[in-house]
Amino acid sequence: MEPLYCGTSPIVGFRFSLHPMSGNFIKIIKGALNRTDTSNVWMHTDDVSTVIRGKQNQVFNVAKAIALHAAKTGEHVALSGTFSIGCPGDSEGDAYLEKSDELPNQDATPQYVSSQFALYPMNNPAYMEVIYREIDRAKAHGVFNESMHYASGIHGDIHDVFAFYEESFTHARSEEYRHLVMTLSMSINSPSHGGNAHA
Ligand SMILES: Cc1ncc(C[n+]2csc(CCO)c2C)c(N)n1
Repeated sequence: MEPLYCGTSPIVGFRFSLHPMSGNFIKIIKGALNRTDTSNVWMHTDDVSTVIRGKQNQVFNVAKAIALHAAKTGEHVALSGTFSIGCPGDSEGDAYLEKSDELPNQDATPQYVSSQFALYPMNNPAYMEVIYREIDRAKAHGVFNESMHYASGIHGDIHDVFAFYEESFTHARSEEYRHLVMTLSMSINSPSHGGNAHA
């Protein structure tokens, strides 16, 4: 029998949930999903989460736009999810790999976000070197907040933070080790940020 290798599909997936700290949560979740142009990704929403799949640049464009739409309600919103690349899995989204590189969501409104991420370079024996290199990258981007157990704190303007995440997701994998998982937990408009857009 053929062994089951991971790592042939260039499709990126992001499975995430929005958790608005508001009685208006249904409108905030549905509004953020509906106001975002998702025509360049495969998307499916269920009672727990939403998954988007497609080209890396399109997936990150949609992820940031959804977070920004939720943020613009002014409510305190949490977003948590998992990015993955390199496992063939199902091929439902594969058609979206032929989409252009034009990014449909271009809202540049500034928005402070605080987040934590963790990289899991699957099967890479040098995974700790990869992680330390990406922490250095966060420092160079000016978005590093703090070290902590099991994750690293990343904060700043949403556009800088997502630009870092996409770059890190690109560099934490290689031709040899193509399967990468990255977890993300983000807090937006938190009272802990003191009403200061750049706490
Ligand atoms: C991004 C995202 N997708 C789905 C859910 C699950 N969910 C919880 S309430 C609700 C609206 C009413 O059906 C939905 C879809 C979520 N929380 N965040």
